[in-house]
Amino acid sequence: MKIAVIGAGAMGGAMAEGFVHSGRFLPSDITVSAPHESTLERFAALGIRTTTDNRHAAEGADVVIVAVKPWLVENVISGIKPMLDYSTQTVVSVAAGVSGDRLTAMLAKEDGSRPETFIAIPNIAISVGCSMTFIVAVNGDATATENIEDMFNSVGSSLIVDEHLLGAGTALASCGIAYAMRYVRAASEGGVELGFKAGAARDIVLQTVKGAVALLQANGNHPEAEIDKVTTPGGLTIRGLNEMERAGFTNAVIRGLVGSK
Ligand SMILES: NC(=O)C1=CN([C@@H]2O[C@H](COP(=O)(O)OP(=O)(O)OC[C@H]3O[C@@H](n4cnc5c(N)ncnc54)[C@H](O)[C@@H]3O)[C@@H](O)[C@H]2O)C=CC1
Ligand SMILES: O=C(O)[C@@H]1CCC=N1
Repeated sequence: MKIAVIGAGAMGGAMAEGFVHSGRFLPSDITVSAPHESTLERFAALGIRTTTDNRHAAEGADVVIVAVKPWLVENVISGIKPMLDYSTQTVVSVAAGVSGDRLTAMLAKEDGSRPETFIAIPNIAISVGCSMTFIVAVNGDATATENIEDMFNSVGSSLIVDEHLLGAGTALASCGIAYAMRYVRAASEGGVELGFKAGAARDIVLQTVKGAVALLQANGNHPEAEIDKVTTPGGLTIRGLNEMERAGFTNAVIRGLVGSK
């Protein structure tokens, strides 16, 4: 499968790296485009094809991924639309907040034809094969949907959702990875106050979070069931948890998620 990634910023770049590192795609099957050569050098070093011409990138690709800022999507699509072959090429937009209806309108040709069209919202961990990606089949038959699902499953997990859940998924996973990292930062700073050097505190927190994720994934328990095993009655953990809740921990997380939807 040949993939064109238009826009080589934080997300487009992470996707291109993830696809290559997945081993599922040859670097030469991926083309990345960006307005400036300097942005493209690190992709060329991985053996990825690069170009400053979006039309050139899209030419011959089975899947064209539009990974520019939401307000640039229309311009990019109108630039590549004349040479897209809707009988063979699938278009995927990763732009947050650009609806399926808007994409359909942008992509429609004068003869009324439209391509297999998807919205996919990954998170930045796609670069290391650990994305949580939400996929909306805006106009996708079963085969095309399976292909897009397979593509994103090669770089993490994916979930097909109705479009009305996309904002929630974006908040929880795509924005959510930043929130998880903010916990890591906060806990690391706490570790320094408790006496560890910054690097050691960070490593300790990362291993601790990794352990929490591994445990919950292995046994499928509700987090509170595992928390119960840690909180000795009258012990240390419950004092810490109660201090965190007094400072609004759970409320702050929920407010952040709802605020970013
Ligand atoms: N950063 C993230 O974690 C996530 C981002 N997204 C979506 O991904 C899209 C891109 O976001 P980021 O990568 O964060 O932004 P970014 O600003 O890092 O990257 C956008 C890239 O597009 C390039 N670009 C601008 N005009 C272009 C054009 N005409 N042709 C080709 N490339 C062009 C820019 O040079 C830039 O490198 C957005 O629509 C965003 O909503 C979705 C999920 C997560
Ligand atoms: O903050 C944003 O708007 C983008 C979409 C999800 C993650 N980053």
